[in-house]
Amino acid sequence: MRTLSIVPTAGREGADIQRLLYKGRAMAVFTSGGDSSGMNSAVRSVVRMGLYLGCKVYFIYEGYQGMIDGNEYIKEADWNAVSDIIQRGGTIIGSARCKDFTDRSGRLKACKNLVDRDITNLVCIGGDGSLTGANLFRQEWPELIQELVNQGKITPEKANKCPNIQIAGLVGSIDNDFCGTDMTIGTDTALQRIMEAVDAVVSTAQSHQRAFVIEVMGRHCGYLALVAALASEADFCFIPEWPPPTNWREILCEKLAHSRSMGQRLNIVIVAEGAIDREGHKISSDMVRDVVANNLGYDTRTTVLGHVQRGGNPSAFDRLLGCRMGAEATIALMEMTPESEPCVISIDGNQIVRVPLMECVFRTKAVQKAMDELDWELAVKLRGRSFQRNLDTYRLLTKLHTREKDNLSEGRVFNIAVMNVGAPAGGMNAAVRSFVRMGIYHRCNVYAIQNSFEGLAKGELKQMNWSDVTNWVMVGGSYLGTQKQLPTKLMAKVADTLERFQIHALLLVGGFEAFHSSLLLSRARDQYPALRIPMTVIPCTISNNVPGTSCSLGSDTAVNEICTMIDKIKQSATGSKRRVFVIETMGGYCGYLATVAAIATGADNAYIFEEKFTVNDIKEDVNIIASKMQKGVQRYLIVRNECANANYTTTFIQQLFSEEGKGQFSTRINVLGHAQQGGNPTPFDRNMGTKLAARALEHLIVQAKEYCLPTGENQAMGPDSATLLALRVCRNRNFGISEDYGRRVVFTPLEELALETDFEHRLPIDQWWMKLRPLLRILAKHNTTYYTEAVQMGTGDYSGDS
Ligand SMILES: Nc1ncnc2c1ncn2[C@@H]1O[C@H](COP(=O)(O)OP(=O)(O)OP(=O)(O)O)[C@@H](O)[C@H]1O
Ligand SMILES: O=P(O)(O)OC[C@H]1O[C@](O)(CO)[C@@H](O)[C@@H]1O
Ligand SMILES: [Mg+2]
Repeated sequence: MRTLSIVPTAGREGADIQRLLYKGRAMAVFTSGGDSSGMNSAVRSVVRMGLYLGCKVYFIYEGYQGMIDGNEYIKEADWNAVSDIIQRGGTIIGSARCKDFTDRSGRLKACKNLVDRDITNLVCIGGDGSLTGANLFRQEWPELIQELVNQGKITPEKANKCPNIQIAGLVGSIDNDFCGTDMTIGTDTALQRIMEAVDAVVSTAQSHQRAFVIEVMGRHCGYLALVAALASEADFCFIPEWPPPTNWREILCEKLAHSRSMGQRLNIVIVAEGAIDREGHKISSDMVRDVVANNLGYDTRTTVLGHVQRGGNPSAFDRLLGCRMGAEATIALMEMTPESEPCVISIDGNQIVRVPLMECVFRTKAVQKAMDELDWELAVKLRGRSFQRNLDTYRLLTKLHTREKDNLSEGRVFNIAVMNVGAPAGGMNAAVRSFVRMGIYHRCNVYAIQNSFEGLAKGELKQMNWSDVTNWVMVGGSYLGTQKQLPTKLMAKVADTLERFQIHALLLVGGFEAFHSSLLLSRARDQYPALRIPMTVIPCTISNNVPGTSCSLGSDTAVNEICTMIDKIKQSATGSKRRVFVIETMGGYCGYLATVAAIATGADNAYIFEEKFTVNDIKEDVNIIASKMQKGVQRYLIVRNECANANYTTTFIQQLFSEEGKGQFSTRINVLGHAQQGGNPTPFDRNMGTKLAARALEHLIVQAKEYCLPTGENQAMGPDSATLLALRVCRNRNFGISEDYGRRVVFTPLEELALETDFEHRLPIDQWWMKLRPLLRILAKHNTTYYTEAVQMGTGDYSGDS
């Protein structure tokens, strides 16, 4: 495999892109292949960024077929043509698989239709097939033009005007089978659909003590099946990249019977539609059902989820991904020269990057080749680190027995404890479950601390068994009980309990208070020897206001809850006409939820603490509202973070709008409240909780071996033994981007993070998502300057690490 090769483009990141910078150019956007949720968001973003830059933007309807048929299938788009589509599934411009485009004669017709409209820039939103077709089209373009001149179908002048075609691709596919991007548009939504269905099946399976075999899509890729299995505590999972051994029937039955013997009333088996055995023979869901029913005698049913997985409203992540990728695809096109290779706009961790299209296609094909050659190690490796990590975690969590050689505790028995601190958030239970099971796997005594520090001070610890945490992953809130209280006044009692139970390591899963309290614990080590144990924090709060992470556990669930509520408010606003809604979100002083939810719902503005706003900004909104209402859009949504400004409160804004908008529009308030903390966790939060806790457990055991002596003396005093574990974007500050660039799961010493924290407002000093603010304004038609996100990269192995 190639080594990491990242080529930063000088001056790209942070460079400003002025309005009307590319006035007069023509571009088109189309969707092709299987549709996926989030394509509409991408189309909207491409159109609006194109218009912002001064381009003429065309829709091409029905994929390549529309390009070939021309006429009414290629139509100019205006701003309002993409209004109110961001929350809708599918693609409003239609998608298709087109046989004609695979023939040169079809591509010649397509070329003529584009040249007639001076279109020399294309954004292709589709899967690997669509992007391969686009690349071929670009390579052939000069010959196609020459042929059209020779046939007298276009003039030489016209040919001179359109010597080349530029292509930028966005990968829209639920399968997540494309090498070169961590996620494709639509995958996260498909996972949400799958989890909704699996959660529903679990409740009926539980009632009847049944086994269910659930078949999920993904073509030849096992990503959806693997992640769904992790997020649903499935007993077994069949994926094409890592087929089971030839005696899979016995292994499967032993596993299911073991789960039942541990008190489980049901079994879930996830089968990828492309599942195969080690010889490459298909394993179907019906085959699996028959094996279970015939050998174990369980009442077993098969559920094939089918196209439900591709439908429905896009998740917040896919909407945001569509917005970010669409905007950057347009800019990438405008910046290309005739020599530029077509690129794909990808996401690497939190960063949007440009990667060479054909290298991605080449690597994607290499995975299939590895599978065809039954080289499973290579297939998994080529899928990337994130896939590998998912697979490793899944295999560990579902292992039947600990093999002595895998036991990290190396003959010792550590007492380890876990607690929740702060407000409840999605993923807390998943993290605790994973920690408990991994701890038991490594022969530890695992204690769950009830009710945060109050419980710890009182000695409310429960030793956990494997089955105590069954079915915890899919449930929101906190089973352990969670409070915001800091340990300051309880320190002596806390130390006393830790000593009494001889705790060797501690995991805190929670929000800013979890971070702050472990910092306080570590700083009290001089005074209390019982605190000289390794401790780690997993940031878990809907607010995403903990330093040291780009994305705290629970924030994805909250953003999705908020989007669902705003979608409904938006619908009401659209129906009421001339209505403005001011929607208040949680987040403390952190404007993450307000900003991200505003972008993902197509809201018009987001008022946040981090970006100061004055009464003039609010009045500017009044003017924009009035002008929008005159031009046909009859609603306006403003999202306001709860602590955005002490004086410009949500009520103040409503009153100001009511006065200034008299006779033009009416204004209403919606305070979303605690619903934002609730709901079933998203697959992302379930899995992140599971994986982070597994990693934390390994780390704590390694440190316990070093710092907790068999004599009973604990010696963890340094900053390396009080850390926060999280997803983080790593950057080299001097150069802007470096070899170690990308998303990483890292442990950062709390003392280091304390230097990056505004304790008064409970915020990290530097917040990556602030760079999304200009995009919010452009897509809502405010006057602003856009700062491009993308950096150019090679196609090394840069996939994420979680
Ligand atoms: N090698 C190729 N040459 C020309 N056109 C192609 C080629 N491969 C695919 N296409 C065009 O792209 C269309 C979509 O391709 P395909 O059916 O493989 O879906 P996809 O884009 O890979 O999306 P998904 O797999 O997510 O459904 C094809 O119907 C065809 O028109
Ligand atoms: O919608 P169709 O043409 O039946 O295709 C189904 C296939 O498309 C996908 O949904 C997306 O590629 C696959 O997961 C599935 O195998
Ligand atoms: Mg494909």
